[in-house]
Amino acid sequence: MPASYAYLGPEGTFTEVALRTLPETATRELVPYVSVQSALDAVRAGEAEAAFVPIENSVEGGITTTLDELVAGQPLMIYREVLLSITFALLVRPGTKLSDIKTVTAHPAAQPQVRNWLKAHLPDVVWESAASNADGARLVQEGRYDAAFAGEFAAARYGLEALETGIHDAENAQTRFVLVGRPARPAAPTGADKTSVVLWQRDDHPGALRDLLGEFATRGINLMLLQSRPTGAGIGNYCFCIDAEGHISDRRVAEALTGLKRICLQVRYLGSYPRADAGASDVETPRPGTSDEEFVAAADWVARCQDGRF
Ligand SMILES: O=C(O)C(=O)Cc1ccccc1
Repeated sequence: MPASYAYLGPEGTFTEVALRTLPETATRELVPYVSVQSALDAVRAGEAEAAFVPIENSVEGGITTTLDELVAGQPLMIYREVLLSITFALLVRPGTKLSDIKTVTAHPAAQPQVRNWLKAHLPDVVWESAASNADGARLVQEGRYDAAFAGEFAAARYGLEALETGIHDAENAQTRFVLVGRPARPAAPTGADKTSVVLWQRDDHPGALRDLLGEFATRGINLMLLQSRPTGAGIGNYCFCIDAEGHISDRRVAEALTGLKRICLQVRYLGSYPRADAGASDVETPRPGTSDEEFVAAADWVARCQDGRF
C-alpha cells in the first residue's frame, strides 16, 4: 500500500497545517489535490493510503461537499479527526492597499467566517469562490484576484503579504478535519471516541426522525453532529449524517446501530475514532444503566429468564 496521504491543497491550506499535527505524517508522503473529491478519489482508486479533508466548522456546520462524498459512492471510513482554531489573513500582492481591492477570493467555507469583517472594511468588494484558501492565494499571486482570505502562513508560499491578520467574525472558530481511508477495522477504543453514521429512513411517517434518534437516546448516547443531506430523490428526501459519542465496540453503541439497522432503509457506518476534544465534554458518559457491564448483566438476566433460572 502506498505510504501517502492525499489532502486538500495546494500547499498552504489550513488542511495541510492540521494534517501535519498528526505524528504519522513524519513517515508519509503528503500529496496535495485540487479538491476534496479528487483527494477522496485517490483513496478509492488505491493511489493514496488515506485523504485528509475538512468536514465541519463551528460557524456553518457540515462542509457539504465532504459529507456528500462520504454519503455516496464506494464506502470510505473516518480513521482520525483533528480540530484547528481558524483566523484568516487578508493576503495581497506586495504594495496593494485596502482601497485597491475590488475582488477577493477564498474557499466557500471561509465566507461566513469573514462576512462581517468584509461588510465593515470592503463593503463593495466582489467575492468569488476558490477551490481552497491556498488556491485563492495562488490566484492572487497570478493576478486573477486582488486579495485572498487564507492562513497567514500561506503568504510566504505565494509571494504575498498580509494586509490584515487575525480576521474572524466568530470568537473561537474551529474547523474539524478528518483522515479518511478505505474500510478497515476501527482503531481500538480510547474511552473518548466518536462514531459516525449515515441513516436513510425506510419510509416517511410522523416521528420518523424521532424514531431514529430514539435508538441513541434510549441508550444514553449523546449526539455531536446531525446534518441532513438531500438524497437526490426529490424535495423532502433526506438522509442524516450523525456523529454519536462512543465507539462501535461499546455495547450501547453496538446496540443502537443494531436497532438502526433493523428500522432504517440503509445505514452506512463511517467509523469510530478518538475524539479530538477528549476531556472537553461535560456530558457524563456512560449514562447510568448504559455501561458494558450493565448491558451484559441485563442480557444475562433475560437469558436466565428464558431458561427459567430467575
Ligand atoms: O484548508 C483550507 O485552507 C480550506 O480551503 C478549507 C477550509 C476552509 C475554511 C476554513 C478552514 C479550512
